[in-house]
Amino acid sequence: MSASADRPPFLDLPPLVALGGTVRLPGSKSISNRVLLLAGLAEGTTLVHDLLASDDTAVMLDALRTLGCTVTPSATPGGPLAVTGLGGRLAVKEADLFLGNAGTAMRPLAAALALLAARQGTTGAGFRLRGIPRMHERPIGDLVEALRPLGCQVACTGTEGYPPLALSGPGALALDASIRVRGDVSSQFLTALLLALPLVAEDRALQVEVQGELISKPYVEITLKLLARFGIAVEREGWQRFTLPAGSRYRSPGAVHVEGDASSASYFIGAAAIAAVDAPLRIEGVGADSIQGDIRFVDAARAMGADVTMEANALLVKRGAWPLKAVDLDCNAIPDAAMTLAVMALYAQGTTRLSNIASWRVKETDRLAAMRAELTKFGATVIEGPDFLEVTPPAGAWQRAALHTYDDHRMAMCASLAAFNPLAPGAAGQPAVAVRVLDPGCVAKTYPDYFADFLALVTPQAGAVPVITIDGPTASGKGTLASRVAQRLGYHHLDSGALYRACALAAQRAGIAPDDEPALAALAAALPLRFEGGRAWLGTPGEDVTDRLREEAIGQMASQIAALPALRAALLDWQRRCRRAPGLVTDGRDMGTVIFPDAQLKVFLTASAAQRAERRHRQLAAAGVSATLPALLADLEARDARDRSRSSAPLKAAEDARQLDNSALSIEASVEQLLRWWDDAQGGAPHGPEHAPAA
Ligand SMILES: O=C(O)C1=C[C@@H](OP(=O)(O)O)[C@@H](O)[C@H](O)C1
Ligand SMILES: C=C(OP(=O)(O)O)C(=O)O
Repeated sequence: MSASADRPPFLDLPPLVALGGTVRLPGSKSISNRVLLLAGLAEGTTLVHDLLASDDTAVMLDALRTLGCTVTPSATPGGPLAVTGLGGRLAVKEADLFLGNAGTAMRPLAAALALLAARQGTTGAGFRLRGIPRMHERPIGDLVEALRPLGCQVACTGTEGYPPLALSGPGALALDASIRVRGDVSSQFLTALLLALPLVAEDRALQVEVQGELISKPYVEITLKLLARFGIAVEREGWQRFTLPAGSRYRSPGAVHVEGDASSASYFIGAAAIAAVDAPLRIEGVGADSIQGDIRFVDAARAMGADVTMEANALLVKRGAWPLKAVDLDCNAIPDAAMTLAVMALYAQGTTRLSNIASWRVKETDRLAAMRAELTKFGATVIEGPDFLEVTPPAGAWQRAALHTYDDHRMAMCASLAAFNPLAPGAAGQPAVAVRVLDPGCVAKTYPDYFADFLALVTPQAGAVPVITIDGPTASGKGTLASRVAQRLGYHHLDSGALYRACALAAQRAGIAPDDEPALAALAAALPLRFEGGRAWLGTPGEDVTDRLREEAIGQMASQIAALPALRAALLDWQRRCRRAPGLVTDGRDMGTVIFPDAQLKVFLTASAAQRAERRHRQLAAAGVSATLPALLADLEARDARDRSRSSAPLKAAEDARQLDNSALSIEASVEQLLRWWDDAQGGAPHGPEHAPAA
């Protein structure tokens, strides 16, 4: 939702030159939240397959639970979620619902609860609907103005026309006249009414009339299709008049499959049009059978040059015409995916014009202003009109930039496409730039794993993936420092000590003696070890050996076998393969001297032996292991001597390493010092402060 302490402040994407493979899309946000609401209002249980797990669906699920729906996750991972609905009867008559920044939760829940409150009454303060501060700046007045004449008691408790809302009842509902709603600010107001009105249509037909030109029409089509799945056949005359037949009642279809998100597909389609130069990228989860309007983004991408083959439920995309072609497009029907075209325009010849997108101003941020401000940083010329955007790519080299994302998931996902700048036709022969994406975690609104999925497909420019090495003696705290720095930078972390300990464990299990150098080297070369989610997995499919690797006996054996040159040589390639985008932080004894001599930043971390012995003592005490300080100190000094004097890759600082003595430093202070050095190593932080300008 909004930037929080545990979200990394930025992600630096190295310059990228190609993309390929297969990506499986997460579920559609628009379908997920509609299905959840319909299931929550219907009678009986609906099994929802492939539901999107993200901030927007989390707030909807929380709201449904608070309202008394039973929500049961599947016992099998990846299985369907079971939602048992209210059957149109309020189970609680007051509730405080926090809806984040989810328009697809705020608007439909407001309509449904306003009608239920009028019919069945409320207690206390009734239903209170609120969100993050930006949600309170996103209009809802047109929906409120549609509900009040019906007899719904809707109060805007902050600013008139905006959330928070307070909904109360009972009150007599006047449903004979046509229900009027404006459609030119957001289609979600009409969607909200259509989703909610079956709650009160048992004995009469209800008519909804749209005032003004309806925008984002394909989203209303999603609404109608999902209502049909729940037994409600809305009749429509053009986009002006919608009729719910008398006796409309939600009937759960029993099970619903959520298709992949077509708006999320747009980033991969755009990236493939730019960088899938060898083979098509396969995008699974949406295709020709999609009910989402954003599938029409495919036509826009084709107009720009993308080569797209559609299957029923997948897309194959590769570079077609190159450079991309500038287009002049009315994007009213694809407001979300159209943002991707604005970034694709950086790879086109000429000026791209995207029009009829005034609604961009009232979404997660003012997207017209945000897109202009951010694309301009690269050197593009961007003209922002009241309801259009014109983008002309940079004429020569791109400028290094840190892109603000304004807590807008789509700004962050769009930013990733700028990392292909080495391919930009206008920048040929010019130095490529890394792209800093500020607050990348904001993608959690609809696609929490976006950057991991994107980075799994890309090929960085040769030598472009940065490495930070942290070498130092035992118990100097290099593992903790490396893992914190990796987390802050969103980089991978290679704990080479754990790699040696895993070799020791695997050797012990295979009955290989600690001095059998050839056997150990053979074992190490093909070691089936993975580091994932902060854990170490050995074997296939993989046993979590994280705790075993910390055992003292394994540590002793690791230190012994680590002196063997053949074993070290066998692990060299293994470690170098860990250098993957967006970057690597690695800790050990010879990371900067032997494994990554070209690392962009090398740190040699020390602390006095007495300090290190004390730290180890505290660690062991916390783990319930007794040890005496003098014995620990003697052991540390012996290990230091062995590490320094061994013939193969002895422990020593690389000549170009920065020395950090952390005897008197907190972990946080060490992390900050390292990050400052990291900024220096890159010629300073790009484009100023890390945080978005005040709104
Ligand atoms: O109904 C929906 O699921 C949506 C409708 C669109 O909003 P507007 O109708 O406000 O353009 C779209 O931008 C939003 O992401 C989802
Ligand atoms: C506008 C968007 O979201 P919301 O559903 O909150 O309106 C969006 O996802 O781009």
